Amino acid sequence: MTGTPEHSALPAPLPAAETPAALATPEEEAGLWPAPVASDPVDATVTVPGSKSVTNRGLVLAALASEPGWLRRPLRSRDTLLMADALRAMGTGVEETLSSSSGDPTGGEAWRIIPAALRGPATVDVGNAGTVMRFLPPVATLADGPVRFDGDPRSHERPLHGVISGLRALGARIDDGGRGSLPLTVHGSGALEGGPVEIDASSSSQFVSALLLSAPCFNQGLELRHVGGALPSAPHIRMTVDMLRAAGAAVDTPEAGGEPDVWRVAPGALLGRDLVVEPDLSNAQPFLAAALVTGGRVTVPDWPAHTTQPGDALRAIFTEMGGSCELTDQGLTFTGTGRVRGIDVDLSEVGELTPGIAAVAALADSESVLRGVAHLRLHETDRLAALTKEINELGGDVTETADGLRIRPRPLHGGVFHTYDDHRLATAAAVIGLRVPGVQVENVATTAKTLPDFPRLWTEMLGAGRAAAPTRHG
Ligand SMILES: O=C(O)C1=C[C@@H](OP(=O)(O)O)[C@@H](O)[C@H](O)C1
Ligand SMILES: C=C(OP(=O)(O)O)C(=O)O
Repeated sequence: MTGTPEHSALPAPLPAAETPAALATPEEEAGLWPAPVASDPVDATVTVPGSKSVTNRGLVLAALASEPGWLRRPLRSRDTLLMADALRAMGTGVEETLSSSSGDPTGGEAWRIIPAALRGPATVDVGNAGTVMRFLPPVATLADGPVRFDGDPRSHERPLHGVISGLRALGARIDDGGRGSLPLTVHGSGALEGGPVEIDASSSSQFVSALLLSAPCFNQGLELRHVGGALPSAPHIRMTVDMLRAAGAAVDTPEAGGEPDVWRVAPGALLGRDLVVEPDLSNAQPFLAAALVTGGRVTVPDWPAHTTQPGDALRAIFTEMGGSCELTDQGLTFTGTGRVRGIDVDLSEVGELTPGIAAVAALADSESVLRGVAHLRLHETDRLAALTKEINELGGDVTETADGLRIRPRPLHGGVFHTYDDHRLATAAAVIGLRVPGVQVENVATTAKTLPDFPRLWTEMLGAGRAAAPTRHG
């Protein structure tokens, strides 16, 4: 079934003239980044910064712990700095430290997190970070005083109802003006009763993660039951459970022989941890994709042998699309063959990989069908509509389905690729630009949400091999 659902309308792309003009060339002054073309196979090692999902869970759990902790190699990006600032606003100490003073075994900088009684009044800017807007209202119920949450215009449209209704049922007082979304104020009373609750988390796994993360601090803990359609992003829920357990929480899960869609968390103190953050495997995606679409080779150091990150699924997905990979002490090396095959795949567990897979699929030699990702319509932007429109404007043949995309590869041409404030749209455009001269990425700076150094890392990756100079168009 095809069709564009009612809520899939995209915001008008930012007019180029209103985009900040910090760069030098005419394109860059117009807010356009000329995506470099790779005339040769890439051959590079790319050190990818820390995981957004691990960093923001680590910050929350450390703030709720009963003793100080460390986060080493934390991701410093818009989403994680917003999380750190929000916790600071509620009273937590988040201190920058250097390895020399902390004895950091990773040799990098670290955050020292010093928990303190949580307090309001406080104001939290969630930006457009799903992790901040969902994980922090439960934390705010434990603060003594009101905590006001607001963010980018898009944050008002992203679903939050499961968190709000769940917290109310557990005893919280929340003023959301009846909207069921941001902006809102959590009137924290210093404690939350907790206990059993049912929510519909089919629009975001982050509703489940949000309630679980704070649950050890609820008086009665939590018995959370998901009711409704299929729950997306299972690996991210496993990440939440694993990190809770590593901090000393007692958690029962559906996987451990429990009831389907039911999680139980016992009340209890959380330990302060010394946690080294893994590289963000979803942000490794464009670099692995570069190896795939240019028939080159990219190594990502420190790829974990065992992880709950959904990006680990790229090993299988990109192998099916035509490459091969090897995990060694040096990291993950992904090698392309020059041939890129289409794929028919259910991405419901790994939805955040969809834009990058769509970009590769647009360059493949056969059709792809990406399924199970209807909820992406309520991500940073409506990702299904945005990918369809932008790839088609480069000459592609992408159709929205009820729960995903059908992509029929066609020869593409250059043009402006709008990004709708979505970091993964920008990195997807860069992948297409490797093979399609003249792709100009509007507002590449939006990658700062999770990967502020993207343009530099991309240019360095190409410089490490024998890539062509950037091709400009228009
Ligand atoms: O918990 C997390 O860290 C995330 C869960 C997923 O959210 P959804 O389940 O809303 O897709 C994912 O898409 C997002 O990028 C990060
Ligand atoms: C969906 C994403 O982010 P968020 O945490 O804002 O939901 C994403 O990073 O792809």
